Amino acid sequence: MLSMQSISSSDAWSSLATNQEFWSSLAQTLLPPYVNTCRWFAGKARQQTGFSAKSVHTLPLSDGDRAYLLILEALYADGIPENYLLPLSFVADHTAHSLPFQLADVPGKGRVGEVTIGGQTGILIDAIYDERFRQALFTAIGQSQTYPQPDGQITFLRGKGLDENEGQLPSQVLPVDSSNSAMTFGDKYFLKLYRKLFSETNPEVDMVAFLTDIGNFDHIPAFGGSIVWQHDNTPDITLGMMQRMVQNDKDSWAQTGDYLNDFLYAVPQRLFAIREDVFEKVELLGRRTGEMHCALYKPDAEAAFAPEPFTDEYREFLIRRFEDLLDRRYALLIDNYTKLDPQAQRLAWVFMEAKEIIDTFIADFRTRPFGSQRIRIHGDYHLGQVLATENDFVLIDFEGEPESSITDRKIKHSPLKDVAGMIRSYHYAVSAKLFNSAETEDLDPVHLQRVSDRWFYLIRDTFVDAYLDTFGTPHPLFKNNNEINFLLLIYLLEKAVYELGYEISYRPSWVKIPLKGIIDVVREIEKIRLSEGNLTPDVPLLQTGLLQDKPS
Ligand SMILES: Nc1ncnc2c1ncn2[C@@H]1O[C@H](COP(=O)(O)OP(=O)(O)O)[C@@H](O)[C@H]1O
Ligand SMILES: O=P(O)(O)O[C@H]1O[C@H](CO)[C@@H](O[C@H]2O[C@H](CO)[C@@H](O)[C@H](O)[C@H]2O)[C@H](O)[C@H]1O
Repeated sequence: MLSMQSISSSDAWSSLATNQEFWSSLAQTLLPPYVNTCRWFAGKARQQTGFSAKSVHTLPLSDGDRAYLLILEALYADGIPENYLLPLSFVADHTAHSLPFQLADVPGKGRVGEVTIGGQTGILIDAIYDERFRQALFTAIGQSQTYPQPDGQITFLRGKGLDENEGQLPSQVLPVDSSNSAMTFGDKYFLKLYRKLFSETNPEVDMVAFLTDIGNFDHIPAFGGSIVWQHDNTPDITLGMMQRMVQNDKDSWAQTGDYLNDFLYAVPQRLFAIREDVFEKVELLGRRTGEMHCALYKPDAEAAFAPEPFTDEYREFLIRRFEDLLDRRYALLIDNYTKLDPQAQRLAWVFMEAKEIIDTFIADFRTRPFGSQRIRIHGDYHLGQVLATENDFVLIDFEGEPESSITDRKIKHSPLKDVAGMIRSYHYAVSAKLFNSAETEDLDPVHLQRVSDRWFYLIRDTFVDAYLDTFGTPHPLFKNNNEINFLLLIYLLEKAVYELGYEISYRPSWVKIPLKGIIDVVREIEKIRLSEGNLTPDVPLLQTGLLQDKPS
């Protein structure tokens, strides 16, 4: 929605770069209401105390005009400020007709506000909707351009995935609303502009470059180039990354949903059928996942990627983070308890009653010996991060865990954390399908749960077996089966507890899915305690009885 406020400057658009007054007035008037409507702005729920223009970079356009890359700082009552990238173009009313795009095609979410600049009225738009800006990015990457700026330089790096002598290609903005902005060039290249900026290289660029150049891993889109803000004595800040575009029908979440449709239709007839080609696909994804981790396991790699043991420091990091996550989730669950349906409420009770079992399990991680190694991993691995091509898979989105700081996203973990991410995703897929479909609504929930569990365990085991088979045994990443089982449980639990927050915030009717995942893991933890003779009397057993009776 266009803001009703309007600002003006007597300077021409071309000489605004250093006009502090203009940028700070923009940051205080038009931008606060505008960014609060943007999907990519993550600070909506926080108490905002103001915005300021931290930096303004100039990008020349081919027709002599220019766009500005504004780095906007968002300030909050608590917590550290955040920086966002907002590229801006000015479309003067009298020149709008001569531009290579139609102003009418710029969606409401791309219209920042009306301005009068250098005596000309017009509109400020998010430059991603300006074809000239997109072409400027693409050309600059192709030519490995560097544009000096008052505070450093904007550098475009060309990657191996960009064809030699690539000409101009028609571009468009992808309509998906996400935390970044994506544009495509002639169905050949996919360029992602990062919105929330971190004070160092985005892990996605590091990961893609390592997997391509050192790991020789083919199942990611080839690296086409990146856009970086370099300034003295500070780490480079990544503004964007380009990769080859992958021709795909759908992602693996949608593909798995299709397979589950066949399965779902059979359930009411009391048939249990999983097609052989479904197992083949799951096996293939297990293998590709294993190959990705093999490519990331390079004992001679530079420090940022070299494998590391389970140090005390890592254990403390994981425990601290997990405990903090649990505290936040328990609080969120209590605040939202009355909004949950009765089944979710019962599951929530069991989870809350399991606090001591979970605490003891996490504490055990502090002292348990581990011989397995840690490496850089994908970090946010689920079925939606895998594009399904005709006969294979391509893995995308290596930005890491959405809720973590940039430093934490670069921490090395056991690769079983990614495996746990995918296992959770299969659990989501079958749960979402079987429990939310008209075909199954009249079926006995106990029977449905049994069928769902059976599908999940078969698929999970197929995935994990194919994954582990990719590594020869013994392999330094996996000391033995006990460690594999323990680590999988800790990462599965952490992921499901994380998901609980996501579902409460975005899909309350799905809260049951991670809660069920948490309880399943706690059951497994009890089995380990039993088998290791660790059932200490002061830690109660899992209160599954609560699942039958409504708590009073
Ligand atoms: N190289 C690519 N080729 C084709 N489509 C892609 C490519 N990379 C991403 N996509 C599509 O764009 C969507 C968003 O990409 P992703 O990297 O997940 O961005 P975000 O971090 O903003 O979620 C993906 O779900 C996928 O559909
Ligand atoms: O946007 P991201 O991909 O970084 O991740 C967030 O959104 C995901 C949903 O799109 C969410 O994933 C959860 O739901 C998926 C099904 O929609 C499921 O496959 C995943 O296993 C489950 O974690 C993710 O948690 C959230 O961070």
